[in-house]
Amino acid sequence: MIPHDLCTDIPVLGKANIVSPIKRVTRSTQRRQSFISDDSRIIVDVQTEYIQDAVDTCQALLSFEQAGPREKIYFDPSKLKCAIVTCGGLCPGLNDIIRAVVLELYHIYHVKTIYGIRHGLQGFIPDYGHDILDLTPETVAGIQDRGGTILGSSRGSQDIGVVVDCLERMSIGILFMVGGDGTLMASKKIAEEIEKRNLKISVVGIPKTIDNDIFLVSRSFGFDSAVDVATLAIKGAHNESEAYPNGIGLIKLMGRHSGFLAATAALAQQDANFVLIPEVDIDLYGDNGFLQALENRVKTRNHAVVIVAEGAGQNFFEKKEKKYDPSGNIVLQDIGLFLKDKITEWFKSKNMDVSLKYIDPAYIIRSLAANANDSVFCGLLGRDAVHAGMAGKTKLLISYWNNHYVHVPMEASAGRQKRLDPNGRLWQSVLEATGQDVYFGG
Ligand SMILES: Nc1ncnc2c1ncn2[C@@H]1O[C@H](COP(=O)(O)OP(=O)(O)OP(=O)(O)O)[C@@H](O)[C@H]1O
Ligand SMILES: O=P(O)(O)OC[C@H]1O[C@](O)(CO)[C@@H](O)[C@@H]1O
Ligand SMILES: [Mg+2]
Repeated sequence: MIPHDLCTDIPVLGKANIVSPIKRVTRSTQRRQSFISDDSRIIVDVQTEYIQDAVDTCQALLSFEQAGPREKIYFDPSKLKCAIVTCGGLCPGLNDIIRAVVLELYHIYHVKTIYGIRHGLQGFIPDYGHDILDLTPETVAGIQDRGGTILGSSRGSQDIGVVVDCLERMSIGILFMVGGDGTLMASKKIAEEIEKRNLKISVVGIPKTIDNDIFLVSRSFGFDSAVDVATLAIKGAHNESEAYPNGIGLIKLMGRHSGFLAATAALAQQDANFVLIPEVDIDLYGDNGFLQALENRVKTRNHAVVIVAEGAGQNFFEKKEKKYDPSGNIVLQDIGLFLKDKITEWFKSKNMDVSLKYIDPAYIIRSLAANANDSVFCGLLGRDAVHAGMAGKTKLLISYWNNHYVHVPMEASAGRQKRLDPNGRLWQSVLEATGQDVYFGG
């Protein structure tokens, strides 16, 4: 359940009193989509028990502002300068987002000055010496066909004050920040510093991650494409495992703290017999352990496919001093290679010949271009990000929630995480599709 006291108000820079240049007609003419009013809201939790509880305890339902074009905007397009930056790990669709933002600003709002900040937050810091790109319809032409990000990315903390100095120096009105949970935290801090300095700069976040683990975002762009490519790895592992006596295909998929990618890919390509995710701890050894279960499966069916999410099984490792990457993310122990070794050892100790094939498609998955579904999604997210910024809204991210595009305050999402619910539909479906429980404890 979502907490009832969550703040869903979106901060604004000031009154929006400029007539939007978008040519939209009212719904009554039935010709084109109308403008979205700030009063149009999407209920946060639609489950009846929640609704009853909210009405009983608060006499009110939590709702998010619906995203989309506003009739009145805050910024004068002829004077506005915008910037866009991509941070953190790569993700399919980054270039689609950049293109959508640029084309919407340029063609629909007639904003002609759009800067591309290079290599994430580093691009704001003069000491790094990164150049600034001028983004126009010409410079973003065709970029959606390429993976990665034309702007580049980086990890590592940067001085928020220096970032805001740069925004001031460049006279930026809207900053679009595309990234994961870390970027969201950085965006929130940048927006707070802007507030402190009483500047009129809007910060709009567009959540990206193949892990799909951002709080209050039901689907992040890139996830669908990642699932698509992951299914190829599963197909390959299945073919390999079936082809040889006692064949085992072991696939490691990304997912630092969440198993959404591993679980969803397993459902998309139902060849996996075991899925191991960070949210569900298992034992390695013993009658109820994973290795015994794998042996049971191989003995029964002569082959097995195992998917392991990178954050799974961290309890298998000896406690060592924790290591962090430059952004402060925990550096995980390599569960894929660890399992590969343990599986080999286990079957050797049993004098059982197995043919183990290990597949790690991690960077292939996240660095490719978006699939068609994600490209459509990115186009819609990018356009809504522009509408929100033009209306003078700030400190928000564009989210997909309950089948609608909505504005979520950074305050509400940053610092919290979305995790797969082991009692929820997704995980229960994985258990049914793999039948993995059957092999444990036998
Ligand atoms: N708490 C924080 N305060 C300020 N900046 C932060 C914070 N957390 C992360 N950042 C900055 O945001 C940028 C992106 O963060 P990070 O590398 O964690 O990637 P991310 O956005 O979480 O994406 P992903 O998780 O998908 O890789 C980095 O430059 C990082 O230093
Ligand atoms: O190798 P890197 O760039 O540190 O990133 C790895 C992490 O980034 C992600 O791909 C998210 O962007 C995670 O799935 C993964 O844990
Ligand atoms: Mg992150």
